[in-house]
Amino acid sequence: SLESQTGSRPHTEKWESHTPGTLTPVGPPDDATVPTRFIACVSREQSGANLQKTFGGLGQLGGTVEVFVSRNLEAVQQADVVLLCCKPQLAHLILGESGMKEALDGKLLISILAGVTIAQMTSWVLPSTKVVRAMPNTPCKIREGMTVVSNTPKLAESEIDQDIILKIFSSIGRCRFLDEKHFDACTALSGSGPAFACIFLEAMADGGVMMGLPRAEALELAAQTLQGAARMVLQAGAHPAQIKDAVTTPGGCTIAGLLALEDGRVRSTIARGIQIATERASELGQPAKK
Ligand SMILES: NC(=O)C1=CN([C@@H]2O[C@H](COP(=O)(O)OP(=O)(O)OC[C@H]3O[C@@H](n4cnc5c(N)ncnc54)[C@H](OP(=O)(O)O)[C@@H]3O)[C@@H](O)[C@H]2O)C=CC1
Ligand SMILES: O=C(O)[C@@H]1CCC=N1
Repeated sequence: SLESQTGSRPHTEKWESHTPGTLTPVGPPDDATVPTRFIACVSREQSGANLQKTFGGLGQLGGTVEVFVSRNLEAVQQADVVLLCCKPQLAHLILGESGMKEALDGKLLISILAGVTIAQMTSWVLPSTKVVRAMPNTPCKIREGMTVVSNTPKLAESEIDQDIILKIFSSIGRCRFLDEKHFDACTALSGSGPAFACIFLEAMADGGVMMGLPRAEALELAAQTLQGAARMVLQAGAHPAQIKDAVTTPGGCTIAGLLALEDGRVRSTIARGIQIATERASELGQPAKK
């Protein structure tokens, strides 16, 4: 889909970055880099109807969300900032629509597509279009997301564009800038990460169920424990090894459990999962090898 954001203009206030869970953007009420109008684009009528139901009246940043079905060009023409969120293999087609290049002239195009590079997208649009990559993840839905944004030299020159990007993604979780060369790894680690984390979470809950805990309580204990440990790292700055050591009583049950996990090569299995996912991410949106 294409999600277009309109109404962004220059301003001088600094946006507060890395602010997880912020409900409203930090800045003056008339802050011109806060998007005020949203257009969500889809291709199927059914998806359009679903989005209408989801968004109802008011948009998340206080503006309204309009839903356009099969009207990408019209939406982009009306937008200042365009978020590209289709499947990687569709990008070329969508950006190649007649008139799209001109509609994107001078605009900020933010792509969340896995594997599709800035060089590829730049070759599909006019040189004046500012192409940026972002890799968000599904916890953005509850404003606990992690989004990595590519820090291209062009973007580094424009504080306004950086502010716009930070406003969009900091409002739905953490946001940080990293070189594009790291994108496939970020796609695997934080983009796919919720799936990996949930495998671990589910397995912990299964262990509890095996030992007689009711399913719902086992799931709650596992989820809150993972959240608590993660917050100790993010909020209290603890090192994971410190947290592990603090729990591990000599001769106790934690070390017994840890050794069983290590026997199952848990660390290398998880790390290799990220490695393989990174390698696969680099193939997405690329021409198929013969
Ligand atoms: N899933 C994730 O956790 C993450 C995904 N990504 C990236 O996000 C992208 C989308 O993934 P995902 O959300 O899983 O895919 P989905 O298939 O769920 O969503 C794709 C969206 O694109 C719309 N779409 C398809 N064709 C067109 C078109 N021609 N014009 C306008 N809209 C169109 C679809 O609408 P319709 O139903 O009407 O066709 C649908 O809303 C991928 O590039 C992926 O790499 C990035 C980070 C995390
Ligand atoms: O699985 C995928 O390809 C997408 C990219 C990151 C998360 N989901």
